Amino acid sequence: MELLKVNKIKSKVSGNVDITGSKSETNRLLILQQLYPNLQIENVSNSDDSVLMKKALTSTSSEINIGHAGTAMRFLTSYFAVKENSEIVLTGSHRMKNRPIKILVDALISLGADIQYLEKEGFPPLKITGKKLTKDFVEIDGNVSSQYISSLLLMAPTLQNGLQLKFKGEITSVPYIKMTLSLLASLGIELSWDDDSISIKPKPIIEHKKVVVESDWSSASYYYSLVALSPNSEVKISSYKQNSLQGDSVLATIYENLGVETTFNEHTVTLKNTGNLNPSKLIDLNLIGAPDIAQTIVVTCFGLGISCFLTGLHTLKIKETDRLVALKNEIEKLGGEVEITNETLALKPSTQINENVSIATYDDHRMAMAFAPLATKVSIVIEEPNVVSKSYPTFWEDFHKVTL
Ligand SMILES: O=C(O)C1=C[C@@H](OP(=O)(O)O)[C@@H](O)[C@H](O)C1
Ligand SMILES: C=C(OP(=O)(O)O)C(=O)O
Repeated sequence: MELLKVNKIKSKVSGNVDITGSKSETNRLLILQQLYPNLQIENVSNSDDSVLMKKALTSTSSEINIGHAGTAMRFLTSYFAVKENSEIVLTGSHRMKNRPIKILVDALISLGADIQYLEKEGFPPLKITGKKLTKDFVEIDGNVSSQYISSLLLMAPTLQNGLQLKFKGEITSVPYIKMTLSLLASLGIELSWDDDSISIKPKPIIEHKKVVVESDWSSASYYYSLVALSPNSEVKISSYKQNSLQGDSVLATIYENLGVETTFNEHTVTLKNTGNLNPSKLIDLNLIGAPDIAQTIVVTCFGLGISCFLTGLHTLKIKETDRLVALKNEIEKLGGEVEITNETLALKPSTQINENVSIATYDDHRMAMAFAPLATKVSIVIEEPNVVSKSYPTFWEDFHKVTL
């Protein structure tokens, strides 16, 4: 096993970091670029998930392995289902074969698609035979993953009659659906969202369009945590927009209560430790719209010795690992106390952090990156540190740049 010892940070945390493009925006735009070759994309993410997505879209092989990339698995399922004269097997890592996809496959089959399960019913790998789909209405459960909905929305304008999607139940991770719709709208695709249904009008071709991907806000979360845990620190990150398409930009508001001030200047964001900790406002933070920053927030609160109660976390169980269990295991090794249910996490305040604990990362990039900022308090060991490449390949270089 590879181990990375991260020594206790002695210097003041400061410096500038240029963060790669959002993997969520990139993976949507890569699909859209394949459907609309007039689309030009800049500041593309260098994450493994985006590299895998790009390779999959240009692959001539009959089997595509998308590793751990959830968005690639889900978005490509619809993409290949409507790609006429194609026949491929879409598979992934061991974990991917245990991440559910039935809701999306059922929706596509109800539209007329030809998709078969090759191993377990409801899970990858899938055999997809591309077909022209002529139906234009589908009902879908919105409570398990918004990626199923984004997947259908991305290919919807290429259907001859467009698509109307009706949701059953509560919708999870809504900002990601809004991101998909904003990107479609930016290409001139007509759409509407009324209560429980989204309609997308057909659009066979678009005018030439350049889209610059904003840097990744989920990746920015680790700098918010570092700054919150390090008195007098200041880090500048780029390139960001004040009106972001990414729901994780809510970090700026959340971390105000954790003593971090956010200032936008052109495309650079300055994160400054103000020393004004306001933990009382954190209790009952509902992260249903921003599940990927849950790990970061829990570790920041633990490092600050304060409690937190997070809700809206039901999707964490089906991500790269069961993130609720992973968080509980690792925080408890460090001496903290965590209680979890299927959708909530409660952290008790703690006065001490155990030193030199080896943090397991469970093939989950966010476990490695979320625990790294604890080095502001104690030396820590991160197991399999290279997992970070799933979303942020240069994480350790950038982390050392601002902490050495
Ligand atoms: O559409 C997207 O780009 C994503 C949606 C979210 O997933 P869920 O909708 O499954 O919560 C998020 O956790 C994931 O990292 C990226
Ligand atoms: C959940 C994540 O990704 P995905 O679902 O795309 O694998 C993530 O990046 O935290």
